[in-house]
Amino acid sequence: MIQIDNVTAGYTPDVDILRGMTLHANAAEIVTLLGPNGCGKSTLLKTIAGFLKPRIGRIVLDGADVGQVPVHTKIQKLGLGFVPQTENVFSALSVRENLQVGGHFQSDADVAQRLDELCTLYPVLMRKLSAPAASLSGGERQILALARALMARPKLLLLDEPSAGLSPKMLLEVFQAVMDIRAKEHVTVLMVEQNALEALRISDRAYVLSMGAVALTGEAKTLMDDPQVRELYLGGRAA
Ligand SMILES: Nc1ncnc2c1ncn2[C@@H]1O[C@H](COP(=O)(O)OP(=O)(O)OP(=O)(O)O)[C@@H](O)[C@H]1O
Repeated sequence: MIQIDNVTAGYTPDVDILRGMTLHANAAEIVTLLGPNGCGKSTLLKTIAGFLKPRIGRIVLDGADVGQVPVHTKIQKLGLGFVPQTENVFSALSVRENLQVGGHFQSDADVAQRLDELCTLYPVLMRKLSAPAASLSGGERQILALARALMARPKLLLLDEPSAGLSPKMLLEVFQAVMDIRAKEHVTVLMVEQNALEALRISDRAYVLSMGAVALTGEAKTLMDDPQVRELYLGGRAA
């Protein structure tokens, strides 16, 4: 569904942050990206989204090389949804208005229908439709950010640390929201997470990144039992 093929990219011409990154996600898979701070996880999502362009290598989405396609085209025409780590909702706007912004490229009738669908899937949004996003809890805000990206009916959803700053209970709610949309609409999810154990529990596969490339990959269940992964990312905890 999405194939990252030997991609090198960075923010300035002289520094490569991604250095020959190769990975993929199949249709309707949940794939988690783990790795130490600064290894390039967010940079990879930004490159897939189109904020950065690969200097070398290819990004292939549904068979087409989209490495040089700008982010707005990917969102509007190619089925990409991106939820950045911060500033992912408009605090001063209501929940309804945030969702309408997410449906910017759609007709009014489509927006109304999609809003209904997402409020049915995520009832917390229905209850707070008129409330300003600023009044939401951290977990509700993350679900709104997710739903805003889902307004455009993406096929591929990029999530940058959806559980950042959340309590364990809210984290489970947000991960449940991710599982629900995969089950209902077969969305492919590529997710960066620091909460490795919880992320691996809902993932099919995972990649451990190191210095801009893949250091380790496998089925999520297998990685949970990998001594190196347990030591580095699961605090020595057993799955
Ligand atoms: N806008 C930017 N301009 C220049 N360098 C950047 C920029 N954003 C990130 N970097 C650098 O790119 C490298 C990788 O950063 P990135 O945010 O991708 O790491 P990460 O693996 O997501 O880290 P974390 O787990 O801490 O969020 C870091 O050295 C960082 O300083």
